[in-house]
Amino acid sequence: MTAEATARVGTAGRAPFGARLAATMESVGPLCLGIDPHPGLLKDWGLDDTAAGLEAFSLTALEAAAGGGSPLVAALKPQVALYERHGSAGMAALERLLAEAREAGILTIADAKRGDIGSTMAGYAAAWLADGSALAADAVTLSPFLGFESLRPALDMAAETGRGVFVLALTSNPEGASVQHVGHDDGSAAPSASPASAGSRPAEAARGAAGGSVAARIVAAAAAENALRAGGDRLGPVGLVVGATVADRARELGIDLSAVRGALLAPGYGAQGATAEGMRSGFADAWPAVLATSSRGILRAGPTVAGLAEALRTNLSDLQG
Ligand SMILES: O=C(O)c1cc(=O)[nH]c(=O)n1[C@@H]1O[C@H](COP(=O)(O)O)[C@@H](O)[C@H]1O
Repeated sequence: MTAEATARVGTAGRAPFGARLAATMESVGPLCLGIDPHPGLLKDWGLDDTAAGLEAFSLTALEAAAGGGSPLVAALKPQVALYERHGSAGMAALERLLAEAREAGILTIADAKRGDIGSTMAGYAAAWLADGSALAADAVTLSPFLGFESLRPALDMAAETGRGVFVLALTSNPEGASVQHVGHDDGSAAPSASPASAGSRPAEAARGAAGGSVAARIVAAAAAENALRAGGDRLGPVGLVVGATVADRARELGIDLSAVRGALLAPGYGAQGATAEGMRSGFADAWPAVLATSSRGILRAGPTVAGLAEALRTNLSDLQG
């Protein structure tokens, strides 16, 4: 962590999320384990699809990721939807996982994909990013499709509490393009990301040469936010979700992801077919900011901690190869 980042430790005793994540990715590597307690996986692990089953599943995955004190992942990403299925008891299992991960010193990204009008967004920000909330993670995934600026309460809360956000930009699913590519090549120019960054490299690079796709506008807005918030850190608090399966699409849309100054959470590695080699060539110059995340591809190696740890090591060396 840079000396400046350490100096900016807030009242919560936490350095900025980008600095914490960059330091962890440097020491551990670019792997995130998604904790997705699907009914089928629970069954394969010999667990019931109940809140107790979810908790056992989550804590086993955490134990493997913690590597007996030498973590095998830079972060854990629990999939909130799969806990929500069990109502308050399921959410209590998620709270337990978040608390135990905090105790083990492992970063957490709550994959909640929240997005709403600004005044309601403040509620989501308080739930996932405020000090003292039982659901507070180190970062949360957000959906910007009500307008990037509707995310403002979460952007501000994250910066205030040393936490982070990952904003969906180019998602790994094939349907994502029907919305995220709109505006590409239509001849219209994307707006400047913010008055403060108008004409700056991040805004221009993210806007790209070929016009303003929805994805390019989201990337530009994130870059502008990081330009204001990152200080001297390599990574600011606003990360983006860019599917590992679509890593090369950014370039096709004229987007320079290396100018974002935020981490790039890349789902799709493993079960959705993306490979480390494909990601390295697809992300190109932006590769050092990529946090590859895999859920089923690793979780299928359970239920033993040893089996999971072996799969984590294999994935890590694949990504570092
Ligand atoms: O935000 C995400 O993590 C996400 C975005 C995206 O574009 N695609 C995507 O698959 N995800 C999530 O990443 C995880 C992928 O799981 P696996 O395909 O099992 O590795 C799931 O929890 C998805 O909800």
